[in-house]
Amino acid sequence: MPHPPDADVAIRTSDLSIARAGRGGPDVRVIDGVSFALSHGGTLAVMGPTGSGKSSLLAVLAGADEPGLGVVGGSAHVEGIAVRRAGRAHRTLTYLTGYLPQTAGARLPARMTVAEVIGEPITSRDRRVNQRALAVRVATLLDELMLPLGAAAKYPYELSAGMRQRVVFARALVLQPRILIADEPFSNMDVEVRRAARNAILRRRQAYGMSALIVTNEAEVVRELAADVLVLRGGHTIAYGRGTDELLWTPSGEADRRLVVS
Ligand SMILES: Nc1ncnc2c1ncn2[C@@H]1O[C@H](COP(=O)(O)OP(=O)(O)OP(=O)(O)O)[C@@H](O)[C@H]1O
Repeated sequence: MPHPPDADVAIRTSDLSIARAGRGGPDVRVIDGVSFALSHGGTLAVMGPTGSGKSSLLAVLAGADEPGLGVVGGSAHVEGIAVRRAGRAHRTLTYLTGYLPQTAGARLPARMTVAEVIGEPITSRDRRVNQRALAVRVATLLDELMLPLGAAAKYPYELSAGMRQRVVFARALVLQPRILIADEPFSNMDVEVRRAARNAILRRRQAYGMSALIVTNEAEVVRELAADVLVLRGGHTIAYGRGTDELLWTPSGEADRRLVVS
């Protein structure tokens, strides 16, 4: 699929502000004036303390349907699509991005098998899908993420937390996304599985230039993925740069160095 003409980068935000509808009160700005660019084939790690807006940023960029959450200022383009008024392009946006929301592994639908959960981004778009080809794709992902083939027929309650996390990871990759947007993708994974998941990202980066936007607070993940880093606090950018050692800090952000340098 060719890139839209204006998609010179995978993601570009410019002075982006995002608000959440307040519960009975005024709307709350959860992202405030954030600008960054993520290149094709690049990886950006979003770091910062709890409540700094990381998950809200990813949800909006992935085109997630979260009531009350939306862009209120600036702009954000994902593969050239403006997320603010995506309209018909919204479907394309969700097709181009593989989204792994925070705690998704704990919220799997109880009545769907693993194969159905992983394949759903495909089956929900095309009901006449080739079942055999889909089964092969699911099996390949299970293998890549070190899940037994027999897991395909299991239900979420039959899996450990680490296995469920691998299922949502596989689901985010099933459409071979241009951009992986993943909120703490390695949670509940042990060292070996984590390496497999990391390699799944690196392989796609190498093979077709997949980009990745990842929430993590682990310097090790940043190193492993050779990621650029954006550090948020209170919805503002407090540092931006390459790796965790070469970050440029805003004066007010200096005190938060210990959050990411380890
Ligand atoms: N579903 C929600 N309903 C209402 N407010 C929310 C909801 N989710 C997040 N918030 C609020 O939005 C702000 C930003 O939260 P967000 O989850 O984006 O931050 P975060 O950096 O991802 O935090 P964490 O690391 O704890 O996940 C916080 O003030 C939080 O309390």
